[in-house]
Amino acid sequence: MSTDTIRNFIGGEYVEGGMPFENVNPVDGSVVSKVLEADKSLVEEAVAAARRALEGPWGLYTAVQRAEVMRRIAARIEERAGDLLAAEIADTGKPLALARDLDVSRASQNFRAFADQIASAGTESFLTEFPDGRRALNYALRKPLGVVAVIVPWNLPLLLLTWKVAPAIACGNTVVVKPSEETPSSAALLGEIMAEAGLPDGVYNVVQGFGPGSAGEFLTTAEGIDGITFTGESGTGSAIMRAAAPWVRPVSFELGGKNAALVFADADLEKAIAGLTRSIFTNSGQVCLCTERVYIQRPIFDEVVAGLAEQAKALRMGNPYDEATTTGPLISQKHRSKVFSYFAKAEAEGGLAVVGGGVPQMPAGLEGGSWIEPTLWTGLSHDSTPMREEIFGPVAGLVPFDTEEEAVRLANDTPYGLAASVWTGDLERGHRVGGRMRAGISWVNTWYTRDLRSPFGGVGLSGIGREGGLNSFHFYTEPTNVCVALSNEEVL
Ligand SMILES: NC(=O)C1=CN([C@@H]2O[C@H](COP(=O)(O)OP(=O)(O)OC[C@H]3O[C@@H](n4cnc5c(N)ncnc54)[C@H](O)[C@@H]3O)[C@@H](O)[C@H]2O)C=CC1
Ligand SMILES: O=C(O)/C=C/C=C(\O)C(=O)O
Repeated sequence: MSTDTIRNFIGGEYVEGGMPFENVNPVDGSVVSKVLEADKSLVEEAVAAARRALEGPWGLYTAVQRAEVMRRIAARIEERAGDLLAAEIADTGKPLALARDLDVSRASQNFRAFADQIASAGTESFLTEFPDGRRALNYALRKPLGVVAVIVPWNLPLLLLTWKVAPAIACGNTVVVKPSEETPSSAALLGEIMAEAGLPDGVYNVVQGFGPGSAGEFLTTAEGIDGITFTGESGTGSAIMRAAAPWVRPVSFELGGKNAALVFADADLEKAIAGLTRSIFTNSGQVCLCTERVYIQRPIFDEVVAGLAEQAKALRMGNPYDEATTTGPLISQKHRSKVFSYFAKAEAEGGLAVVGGGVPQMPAGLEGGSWIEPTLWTGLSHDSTPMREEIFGPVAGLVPFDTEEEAVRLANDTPYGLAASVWTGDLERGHRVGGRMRAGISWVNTWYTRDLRSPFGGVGLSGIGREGGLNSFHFYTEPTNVCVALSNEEVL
């Protein structure tokens, strides 16, 4: 694959056509590549290629054969990890260790996990019995949804894409993927990897471009799309839902968050501070699961604030390939302006930046990047704008609380409901409070510990449905329930 010009990947090959736009490296503002934006006809071509593959060779593969291809894809991802890392780092600027240990490593894990699951998946069945002795057998046949549109954001491009593509193809679907305009490279490269692993042409297609009035909207409204899976901002989820409404297309959405952490006075503070530091600053705060609100029990408030500030000061921004670098830039200048606008709002609403609060002075060569300082505020009220709106940067507000009841109320007082974390030395409290979080994912004394078999998603503005394990299989398949009479008389 040429890395100078990124083409759309349709029917097993990179195709010409589309207006070029620039892919910018957020580390220094340089242009990484030219990307060809898919117009309506290219998107329709991709959907048609996906349909042909579904009705052609891919539709004939057994579950075990699909699992075998998926294991080859996982192995090929590992063999080509260097190329995927280079693509991911050039697009996002994230540190090498993070891209290696999280993004690329999870890409192969996603394929292996769903290969294992599909190879052993069963379906539900019920023996239906009546008092007069008549009996019937009900069993569900799970069939692929069909052609699935996969729309993903820029923060964990390859991880999130494969998290959806792997279960979709495990279930026998074909996909048309629309990566973010900010991060086109790894999705494009994956096309080559899929072909090398022997995935039939047309099962995996990629259309490049933007959202409204571009490839994203053309895809959600294309004839022949049977379902849409999306990760990104809540407002975008709502726009996609409206676009899908005329066809009543099934949707699975994992959207924004305003995640809370609750730190109780009985917590192991060293572990809590280390965990909170990860939860606030991983990927420069650009993970939907990151914590932006930290509620700390009053007796330990000053100690936790001091500990977090010390950890934040120790973070090192810089070249992603430098081993000392812990923290990359934000994805773009546009996103930096958005995050930076909250610095002014925080100040205006009584916030004090105990660390950060500005744009760092970067060394020669990196001044053109979209850098921002890791920032922690005290003094903000629970109702202030920076404590209510998703910022999606390396920032958090630190607020004291007195009682468990108050902490639960504050954490749950948000229209979002994606993730929460509870830090306590009292396991009974951990179970109790963890279970009371109005969130799809509630961690106790840990953060971002993932089991790919468990339900993943959010409530409220944070999404619709769950993916992960059987939840993914349920979204990516349609059941046909077959009911067979087991007695001579008709079963009523
Ligand atoms: N996982 C999360 O919760 C994420 C949240 N965000 C938040 O969203 C804000 C906006 O960032 P964006 O990159 O613009 O996120 P976005 O949610 O608008 O974009 C995500 C994907 O959706 C596509 N898209 C946008 N509008 C669409 C439409 N009408 N129809 C079909 N596809 C569409 C985009 O091209 C991209 O591939 C960020 O500042 C951040 O706060 C961004 C990325 C991930
Ligand atoms: O680990 C995962 O499967 C996903 C993590 C993060 C997101 O979904 C996100 O940042 O949007």
